[in-house]
Amino acid sequence: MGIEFRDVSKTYPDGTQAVRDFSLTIPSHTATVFLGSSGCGKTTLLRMVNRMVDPSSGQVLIDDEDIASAHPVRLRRRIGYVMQHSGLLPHRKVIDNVATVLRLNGSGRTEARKRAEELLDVVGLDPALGKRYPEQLSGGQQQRVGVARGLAGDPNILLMDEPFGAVDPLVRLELQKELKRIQTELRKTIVFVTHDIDEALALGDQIVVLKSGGEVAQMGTPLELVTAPADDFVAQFVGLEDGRRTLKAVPGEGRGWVVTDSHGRPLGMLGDLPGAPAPAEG
Ligand SMILES: Nc1ncnc2c1ncn2[C@@H]1O[C@H](COP(=O)(O)OP(=O)(O)OP(=O)(O)O)[C@@H](O)[C@H]1O
Repeated sequence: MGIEFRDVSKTYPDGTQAVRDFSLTIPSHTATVFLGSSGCGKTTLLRMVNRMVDPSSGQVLIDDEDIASAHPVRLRRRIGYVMQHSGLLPHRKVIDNVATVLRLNGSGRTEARKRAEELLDVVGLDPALGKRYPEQLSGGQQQRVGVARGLAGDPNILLMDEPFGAVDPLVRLELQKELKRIQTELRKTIVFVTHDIDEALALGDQIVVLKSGGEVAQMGTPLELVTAPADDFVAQFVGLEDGRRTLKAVPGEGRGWVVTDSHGRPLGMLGDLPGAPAPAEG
């Protein structure tokens, strides 16, 4: 299932232009990250996909179909949505928070509970935690439940709006790893919003760097962003200019080089990238 933004703009009723002439294709089964500082239109773009926001002009298509004519509630049932603060219902047990989505999609009570337990396991939680209320879980655990709930309708598309923004850095790394693992297994089409460059590099197959007003500074793979930033703005954002980010190229298993960041995280393979620096070991 692919998503296409076709020349979309959004001006809110008070005159704020949040997005201007934005076009992008998101291939099925890949993860795209919208990266940028506060107020640059990331959330506005994300919410256009499930019609929580309708564009002022332009079109959003899912599988070549303009979603302007889709019923918003039915559309949202087949698109998972995970937010920064898990958005769990505080007065319902964890298991019921996940099972509710399944019930809404027509599952019987027993079946919904069983599947909800499986989903807790998928996101790395002990299903026994399902008996607790959300406030009895840590922030990181609550976010995992949020992801489980996002996956509950078995959506092809998963929208994630700074889902790990409110947890501490170590838990955040763990959640990113877990999401990577889930993505390898389930191969959803993920649209992920963050203002954290490391998170974007770790999770995105493609990254869209936005400036204010939804203007695109650069679109590309993590490797393209760090080896060939389009301009000073991107270079600064990526942290290349002030030495916050250093790159290493190590020989890959077959041909070519694997480029890693200073934490040793692989960013991609270097080979035929125009403008890429010559690989140098060490
Ligand atoms: N309902 C609204 N009415 C008016 N202006 C809005 C509304 N929602 C968002 N905006 C404005 O549109 C711009 C883009 O907002 P948006 O939430 O899409 O940005 P963002 O990049 O997701 O920011 P953040 O990282 O802070 O969440 C901002 O200037 C914001 O103030």
